Amino acid sequence: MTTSQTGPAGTTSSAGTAGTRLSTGSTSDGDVRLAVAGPDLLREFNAAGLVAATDVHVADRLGRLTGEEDPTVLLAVALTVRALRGGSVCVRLDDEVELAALSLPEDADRGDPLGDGGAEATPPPWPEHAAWVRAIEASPLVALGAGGPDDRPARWVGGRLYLDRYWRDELTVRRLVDARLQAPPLEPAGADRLEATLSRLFPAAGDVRQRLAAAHAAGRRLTVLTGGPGTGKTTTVARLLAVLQDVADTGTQAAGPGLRVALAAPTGKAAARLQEAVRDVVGSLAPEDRERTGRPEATTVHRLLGYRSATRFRHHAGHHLPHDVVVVDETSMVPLSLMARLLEALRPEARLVLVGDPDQLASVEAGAVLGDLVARPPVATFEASVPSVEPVEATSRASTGSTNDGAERAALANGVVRLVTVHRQDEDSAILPLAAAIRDGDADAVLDVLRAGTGGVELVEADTERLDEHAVRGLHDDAVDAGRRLVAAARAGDAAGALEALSEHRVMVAHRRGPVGVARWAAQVEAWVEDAAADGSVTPSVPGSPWVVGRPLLVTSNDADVGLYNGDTGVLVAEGDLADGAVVAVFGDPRAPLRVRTHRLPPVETVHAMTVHRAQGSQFRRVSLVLPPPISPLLTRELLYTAVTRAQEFVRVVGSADAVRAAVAHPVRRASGLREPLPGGPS
Ligand SMILES: Nc1ncnc2c1ncn2[C@@H]1O[C@H](COP(=O)(O)OP(=O)(O)OP(=O)(O)O)[C@@H](O)[C@H]1O
Repeated sequence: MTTSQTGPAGTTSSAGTAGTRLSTGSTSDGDVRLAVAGPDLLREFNAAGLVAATDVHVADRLGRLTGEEDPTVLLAVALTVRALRGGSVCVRLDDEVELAALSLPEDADRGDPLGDGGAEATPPPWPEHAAWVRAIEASPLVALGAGGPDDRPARWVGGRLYLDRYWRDELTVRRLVDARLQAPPLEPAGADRLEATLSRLFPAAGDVRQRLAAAHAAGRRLTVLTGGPGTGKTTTVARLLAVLQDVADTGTQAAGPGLRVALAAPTGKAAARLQEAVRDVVGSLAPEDRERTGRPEATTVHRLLGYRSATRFRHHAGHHLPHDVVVVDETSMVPLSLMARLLEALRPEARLVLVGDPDQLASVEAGAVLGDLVARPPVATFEASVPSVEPVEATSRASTGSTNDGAERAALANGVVRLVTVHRQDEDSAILPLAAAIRDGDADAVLDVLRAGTGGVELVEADTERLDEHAVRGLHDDAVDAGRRLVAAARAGDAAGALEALSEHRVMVAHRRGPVGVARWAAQVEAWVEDAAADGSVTPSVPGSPWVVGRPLLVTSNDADVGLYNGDTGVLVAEGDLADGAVVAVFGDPRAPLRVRTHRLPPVETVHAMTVHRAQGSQFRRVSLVLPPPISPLLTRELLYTAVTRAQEFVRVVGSADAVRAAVAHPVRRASGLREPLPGGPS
């Protein structure tokens, strides 16, 4: 088939010319970024940086397996693989904005670290749209529509191309979420008892949306509780559990919780925070509520499901979790595939409460499930059913002034309750107003708050690729103070103190590599800390050993046997007398640290600096965010919002005003089908 004459860069180069090898400026023969096999069209898009060699390889292999030779179909498959890396579940070939985004060379973080100086080849034009769609629809590689055959590696549904595995995960999430929303209301104790319990646990007028969330969770199998920092999500979870325990008529007289409750979060750190915060709130309740609610334990979602390998869990559709209530915090970080596994593993009658802030960065892996669930248009049949739960009706009326409030009812039909009132009592802090201005996309307001430099925020306006000593002084001092404290506690064998020191200050960046990447900043902070501890305190007792007392660790893969998961952070501390050289790694809750011998550790990195993605789910007393230049594709609104909301007391943003503006101006777009109705009607 032919290609059109206007393309990704408005170019007129011909596509598919035999064997053309494009000059790429910086690349050379043997460059691993260049595909060595595959159709010419794909290799040209590869040389232009629009698809990676691995994408071409996958498309080429699937083409061979299914007998598909049309290069435009294989290009669409390669783009789908690329899109997954960017977090999209599928590609929309009819979406101008998405095609424009795919026209840019991929994420400078991966293919071409900033500053590499390489100029990519000019990309060929996109295939002509109608012919492209015809070729996809006729392809033996592609199943057509939701009802198409199950044995093809890709699927074309409603103008979107998926790798079939992701399509199936999306369908699973859609089906199981819809089934929970459509299911008849659960009937706990009588309405009077529920009303009384709600009034006892949410007594104040300002609690009304929190009460609505609890009432909803009492009657429904899915509640999505959202809100920004300090809006009382965790407080609501704890009180909601007390309500559920109270109204659950177990028919037993046994003391303690009647319902089996699981608390979970995507990372160990987030799980530890959740457990601590929920227990604190439960501890402040009346004695009967405290006793009924017990001391809920939190774990990672992986551990809850019984992780065995990336695709295998102990609990699944054929072996459900035993719990009556499952609460997941930091749901914005849960990728599509994990959400599908979680939903499959739940008993249909169990209540699921998803908690999170949809304005934060989405998961590292593909999907933006929380954002999609919140933004889905309501399904009319669900909306009609909302008032049938009387306490929800009453509370909803009180919260909105009207049961006909369209937006509120539409959200409730999807199980969504959004908390909007900030309850945190730090009126002098500028961090929450800063976060709100970022979320609202108001770059002028963001810069005003940052430049005012009061209330625990600071802007160091500088070119972050060429920082001088003056620009980094504050960051240096914070890093060294925290590093000194960390090393001192680690040397003293004080696991709790060392884990607490780990949360004192964190340098955050957007990129993994390049002049403003993690690798450079981790090395820089490490050198500063070593200089500061020049008495040799951070020298390994065994020369050349990586097990240096005071070394902060980031786990980079899952190890269920040891109980450590990708993203967990810890620190190496001395065991016994420092001179003996015995070292142990400690992780998790400072009050009950997990101790792991170094020979049992899964792969770890030193974590003096981390990407904002990695920092999600954690909080630090002080944060220094080093922004990349404004052209960075990773500079997004969600990145800035997530970084700023990691700080409890102080956030320093190092970067240019243009970089701040670029971040605020670019909300992330992730393609998925979850927000759209299923073509051909509900599943
Ligand atoms: N209805 C309420 N009335 C008064 N204070 C409240 C209410 N709800 C929560 N708070 C207080 O507001 C603060 C923040 O609450 P909480 O930690 O539950 O919020 P959050 O949304 O989970 O915050 P984050 O996401 O930042 O952890 C706490 O000090 C809590 O005691």
